[in-house]
Amino acid sequence: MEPSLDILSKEDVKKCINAEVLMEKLEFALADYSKGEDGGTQQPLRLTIPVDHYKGRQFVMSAFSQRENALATKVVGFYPENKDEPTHPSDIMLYNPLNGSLQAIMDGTVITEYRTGLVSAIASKHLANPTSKILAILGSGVQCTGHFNALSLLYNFDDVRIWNINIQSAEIAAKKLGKPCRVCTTAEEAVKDADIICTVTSTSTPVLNKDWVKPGCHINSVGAVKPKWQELESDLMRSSVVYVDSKEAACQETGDIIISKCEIYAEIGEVINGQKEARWHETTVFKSVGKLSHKKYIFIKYLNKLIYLYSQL
Ligand SMILES: NC(=O)c1ccc[n+]([C@@H]2O[C@H](COP(=O)([O-])OP(=O)(O)OC[C@H]3O[C@@H](n4cnc5c(N)ncnc54)[C@H](O)[C@@H]3O)[C@@H](O)[C@H]2O)c1
Ligand SMILES: O=C(O)[C@@H]1CCCCN1
Repeated sequence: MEPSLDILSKEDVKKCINAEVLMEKLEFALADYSKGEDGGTQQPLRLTIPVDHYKGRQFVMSAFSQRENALATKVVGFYPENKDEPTHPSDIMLYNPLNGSLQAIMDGTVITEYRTGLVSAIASKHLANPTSKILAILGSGVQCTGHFNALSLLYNFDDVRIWNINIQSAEIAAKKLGKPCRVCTTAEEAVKDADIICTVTSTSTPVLNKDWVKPGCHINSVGAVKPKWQELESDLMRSSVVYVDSKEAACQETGDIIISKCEIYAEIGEVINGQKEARWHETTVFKSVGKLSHKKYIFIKYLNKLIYLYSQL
């Protein structure tokens, strides 16, 4: 008999996700990644296909984990000018590692939203002041909600500010958060005295300057996903303690690292493993590029278990 193929829509995936469980799994995944070969993962640098003719690009990310016994590929687009379609359309294929056959195809957009915010939350747990009370989010798309929800699992913020280049979009995002927050007219106003700043924009030029940032603040920067793009001013990168998810990917894929020529102090996984210090009393930047497919297959493995459970009901 042919093995069956599970197909999961966005709604199906949403039903499967438990953010707290996933945060724990992601922390292990980051730690394993930074152990190199001892972490038991195979994860080549992702493939980037420029589709410049349509102002887009596509990334193909594959990984295998012996420990998780999972083999998967995520395909994600970056089409910042999409209006009626997601700007980051994504699908994930899960394979049987024993024989390579396809087991499931699922929506990847929900996973991308959760995974990115949760990884920034993990970085903040290690690198931000534990008593952080003021959160600023620059950018008001999918990752604005993703980051607010993920960070709210760890912090009880009493002041949340949002800024976006398009103020109407920031106002819409603010209403969705389900908690009072202030929409600011400038990025400088939004980040004043903030303890944690998340930059989640599609900008190609810096939106955050060194002089606006409170010393000791922690910044999660997830945009600038092209080698010539920057989200943070070079001076800010060079004067902060910089952490990344993957040194290999960060040095090839984001202008925030390449153009500023800043020093990378550590991968966040090295902090989790106790190999490098969490210098949270200094100004820290976590630069995320998100190529870590292995993080995604942790989700996928988890989802797969649920697919199995659901198929039994
Ligand atoms: N590091 C990762 O793992 C990871 C994962 C997913 C997305 N991303 C990146 O994070 C960023 C946000 O993703 P998203 O899914 O929220 O995208 P989105 O399209 O939903 O939102 C992008 C936001 O950026 C704003 N924006 C566009 N141009 C701007 C400019 N010049 N200045 C300031 N703001 C501007 C838009 O108005 C919008 O609010 C993108 O750059 C995306 O590629 C990174
Ligand atoms: O890892 C991801 O899902 C994202 C997609 C967009 C570009 C940056 N990385």
